[in-house]
Amino acid sequence: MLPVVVVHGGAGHIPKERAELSTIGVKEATRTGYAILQKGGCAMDAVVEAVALMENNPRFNAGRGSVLNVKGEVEMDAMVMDGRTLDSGAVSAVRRIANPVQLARLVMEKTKHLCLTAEGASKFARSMGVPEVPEESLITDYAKMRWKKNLQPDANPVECQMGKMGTVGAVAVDKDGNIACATSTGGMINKMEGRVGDTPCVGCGGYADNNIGAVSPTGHGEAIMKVTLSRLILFHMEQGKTPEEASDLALTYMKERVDGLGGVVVVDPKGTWAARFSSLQMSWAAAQQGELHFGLYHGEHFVEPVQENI
Ligand SMILES: NC(=O)C[C@H](N)C(=O)O
Repeated sequence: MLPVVVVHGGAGHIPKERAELSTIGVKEATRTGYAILQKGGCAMDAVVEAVALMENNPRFNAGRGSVLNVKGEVEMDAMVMDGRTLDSGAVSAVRRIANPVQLARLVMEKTKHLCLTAEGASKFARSMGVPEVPEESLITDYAKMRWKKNLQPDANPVECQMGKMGTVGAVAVDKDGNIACATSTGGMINKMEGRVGDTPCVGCGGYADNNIGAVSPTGHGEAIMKVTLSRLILFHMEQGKTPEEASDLALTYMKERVDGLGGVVVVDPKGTWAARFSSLQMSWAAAQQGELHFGLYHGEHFVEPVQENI
């Protein structure tokens, strides 16, 4: 069953014209993560590379393609967690960085803190030699169009966001049984300046523990934070639930208790995995035992061989 990698490209209602490209993007990221695992690479390398690839893909709400805050600017959140040690690293409200997930990993590896924010995160990036990119290079025409639309007096940014998400994330177990997760996002459409969502918060926007499993979620960040969605799923798994049962229990709870929609990718130490969502759609893909699994709508589950010549 090992190794395995599972990736999501955001929960929501993905417009038809973007759906296929979103599926192509998650499949590509999954193949990349799986190739690393097959060569004996560690789970952390696999999830970071898979997520970085989706940050570079303008189809997703992370890195280039991020949604804009109310001022029309890009502020991004990202986190990683290492299931061996429970070490974690995150950045929040960071600007002008192409790959926040790689910066989050540096926070984990090079500082004694778990999260750096805003200007402090940018200063740390500079000190690590991470190049600053022009803000314009992260902004797509699509993001600008949605920002403008949501400035209208009758707009409902949360509902619009629930309609079209695109946060990215990955979980993996390597051949040694080490588990990791990574999540990255531009956040919620037209959010207030300085808003920090679930993504960089341990237990909300991700969790990884070699003894239990790992989760990377997507969805309405404030709802995810209220129920600490990632840790809640692992709590249910500690009580004996499968990744699928635990995900469904926690997503149902989030919907009923705080009216929040979302989705998750989950693994356990044996390599059992799940991709579950309460939103209309979530683009997801998983690679295990030479097979690539993927889907977008509820009940959809396609399987094809993983092509390793990437
Ligand atoms: N698209 C998303 O998943 C949004 C993210 N969870 C946030 O609230 O920042």
